[in-house]
Amino acid sequence: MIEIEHLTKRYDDTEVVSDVSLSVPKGKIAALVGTSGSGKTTLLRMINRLVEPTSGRVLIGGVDVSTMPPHLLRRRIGYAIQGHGLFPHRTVAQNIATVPRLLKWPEDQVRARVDELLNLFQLDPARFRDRLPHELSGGQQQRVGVARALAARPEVLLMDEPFGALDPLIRAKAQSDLLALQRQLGTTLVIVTHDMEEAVSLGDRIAVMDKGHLLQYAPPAEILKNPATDFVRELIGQDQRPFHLLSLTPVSALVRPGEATGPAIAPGTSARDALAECLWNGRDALPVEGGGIVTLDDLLKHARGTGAATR
Ligand SMILES: Nc1ncnc2c1ncn2[C@@H]1O[C@H](COP(=O)(O)OP(=O)(O)OP(=O)(O)O)[C@@H](O)[C@H]1O
Repeated sequence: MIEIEHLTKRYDDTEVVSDVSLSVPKGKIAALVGTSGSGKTTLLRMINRLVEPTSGRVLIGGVDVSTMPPHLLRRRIGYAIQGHGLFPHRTVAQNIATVPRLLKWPEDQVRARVDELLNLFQLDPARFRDRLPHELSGGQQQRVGVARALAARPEVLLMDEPFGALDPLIRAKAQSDLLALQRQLGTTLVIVTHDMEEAVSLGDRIAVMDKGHLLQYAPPAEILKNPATDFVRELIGQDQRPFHLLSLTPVSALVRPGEATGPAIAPGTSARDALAECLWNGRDALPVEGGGIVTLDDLLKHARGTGAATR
């Protein structure tokens, strides 16, 4: 669990983070969104003491991070940034092994962990282990950056626009891989993103920042349905609201008894994809694998925020 209490950062006369308090329960994901310069990165970097707060404090697992030596703290906290930040003269394997080696893991365990992570990120160890970062594509470098952050199985992972440079397809895949991994390991994750879609699909809660202030910190459905201020409403993008709401909900939450013709969809499909299928193929209802149907009517109601429960 991460508890941020009245955190403030001032540079000379300018307050770039102002009295921010929020907590992220163990195993949950907080997504930080806001305009450029709103203080997201500064807030993130105060968690692992890359930036020292002017006032306030951060607790991880109940321990005040200011009492922990920064280098030891950073071995416990994974950190992945846009543009990956890999060491250019070290191989992929050496990069990923950085923290496990600092923690003096036995060499055979380090090697096994590197291969495990490369496999997980769909980079064949035999082909990629000994390459230097410049011998990888941008997307591959970014995946290695995330693998490195995860190498020592940190309890907390901080990510600053980790998928910023990826194309939409690889990005969606990287996000779902990260989510699966995070759920499996129970990692507590704070991720800075400019992409509202990413915040909605990854965040258990979204923190909206503006000019150093935290304007709202709430589950995605709450932010979408009840934005706290006009700024939050604008940031979400009013026109995208129905689609974000649909993305949040699996078809399984909207299933009702009934019969429909045509190919069935999986219950885990998002309501957004189900609506796209209805619209594209002119269907009023879709059978759902395992029984029942989802109707166009229910999908439209849900898009207006009046349908069944959202995550
Ligand atoms: N070391 C520093 N000295 C002085 N000002 C700084 C320093 N680091 C950041 N700032 C200022 O603090 C403000 C917040 O910066 P920060 O990087 O946290 O914003 P951000 O929300 O992450 O922005 P972006 O989305 O563009 O990355 C900016 O106005 C920035 O210029």
